[in-house]
Amino acid sequence: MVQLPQEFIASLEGLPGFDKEAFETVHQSGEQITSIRVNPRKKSEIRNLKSEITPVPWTQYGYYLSQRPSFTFDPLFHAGCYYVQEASSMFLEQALKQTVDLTKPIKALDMCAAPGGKSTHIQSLISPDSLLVSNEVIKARAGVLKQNIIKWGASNVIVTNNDPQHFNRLEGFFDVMVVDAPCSGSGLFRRDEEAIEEWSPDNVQLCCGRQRRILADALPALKQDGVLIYSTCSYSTEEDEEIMDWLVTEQGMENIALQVPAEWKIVTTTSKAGAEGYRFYPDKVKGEGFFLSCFRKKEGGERRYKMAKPDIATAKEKALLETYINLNQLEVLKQGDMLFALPKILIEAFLVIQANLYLQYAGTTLGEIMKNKLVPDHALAVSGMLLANITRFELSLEEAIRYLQRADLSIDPPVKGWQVVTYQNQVLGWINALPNRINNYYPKEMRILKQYYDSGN
Ligand SMILES: C[S@@+](CC[C@H](N)C(=O)[O-])C[C@H]1O[C@@H](n2cnc3c(N)ncnc32)[C@H](O)[C@@H]1O
Repeated sequence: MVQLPQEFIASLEGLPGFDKEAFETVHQSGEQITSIRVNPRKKSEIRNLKSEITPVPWTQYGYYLSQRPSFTFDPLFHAGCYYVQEASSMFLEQALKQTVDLTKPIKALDMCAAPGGKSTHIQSLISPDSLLVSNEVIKARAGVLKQNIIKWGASNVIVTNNDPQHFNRLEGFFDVMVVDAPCSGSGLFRRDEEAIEEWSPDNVQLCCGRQRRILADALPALKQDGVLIYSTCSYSTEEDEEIMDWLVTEQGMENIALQVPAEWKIVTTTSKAGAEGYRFYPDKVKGEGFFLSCFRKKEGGERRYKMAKPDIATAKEKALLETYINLNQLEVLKQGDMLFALPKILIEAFLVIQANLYLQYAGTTLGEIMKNKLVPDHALAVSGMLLANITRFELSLEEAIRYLQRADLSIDPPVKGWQVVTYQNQVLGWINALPNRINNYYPKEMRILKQYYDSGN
């Protein structure tokens, strides 16, 4: 075990809730906590994870597992039935539920979204007629984010790949904004020794400067009375309490306090300017280090936004789709040859995003029309929107893993043609059963690269 830097420990002395001895002991214990958050769109049996499960107190969707299974070789993980996420960060649910009316249609922005933990959680909490814009500035990370959003299977999310300053084109557009900022990462020391080696006071300074820049760039895009949720996985006051003070004294934000039951053992911290935030210490809560605080924007403008011209699918194209999904609530748009669906109610907001930001993904990709037939897309398969009359072929665990490795399959489905394969009734993706072979359409970029015997199974 790498020792915690003395300079780091000294910088935490005197902070609310900091107990040096308990903190050092828990970091030396080697204890690893595993938690997952289930996808309410895909009800599956998490009991099959062969672990004892106990609920995470601050979320309706989170569970601790008594041991860490091989997620790579669990087909339900790839089907998007759950997301493996650190428990403390699921506290975001309390922040959203206590500050926003989630029954109403809202426009939410997750500014620093990859790999998608908070975004998939936000999607589970907002109403189906609400929009989530899930943004990530680093292109490669935006690709991973896109894959996780596709797996989650909702059509009310748009993934963008923009620098926060590009959001100044969307003044007053969002009702809610989550800034889960890049930080010095001390909250992850217990599970990530590299983070310990990378920690330095200089890096804390660098991070707090970057956090202010991200927030200053992002805030104009928040509506008057809109809610900002700011979080880090750092214990440093420069990145937590001092940011709260800067938000209330220099950025026109008003702090919102949350109700937090004492038995959750989350520490309330109050900044010099009187703002409240919430600190998670691993010696107190069953989770890693985390910080979160909520604010309301006191004043702000709105403006007319540039909008893209919609490229709507033709009636003929829509007719071909209707054998796959019910289009009642959806509009079908085109990007090149690709067709994708978005809730009708979100089209206007989508056109604004399309005109102002770099789109990585929007709604649900349905597929491409070739020779008057739909070549269906993976996103459609895992969207949960497929009609019941689409043929489903249930796979065994071994076959499901071969499918997810994009290997050849030795199965003999009774029906030929395009169909989805399932594991425990959860859709994994498409196959096309030809008379003499099976074509496996699991996306190459998502395939499992490890050999099954590597897992110790
Ligand atoms: C703490 S992580 C986000 C984790 C994510 N919210 C989740 O729950 O899965 C911070 C993210 O901010 C991104 N980032 C780094 N520098 C940034 C910058 N200057 N502006 C905006 N985002 C940045 C990182 O690439 C990273 O994906």
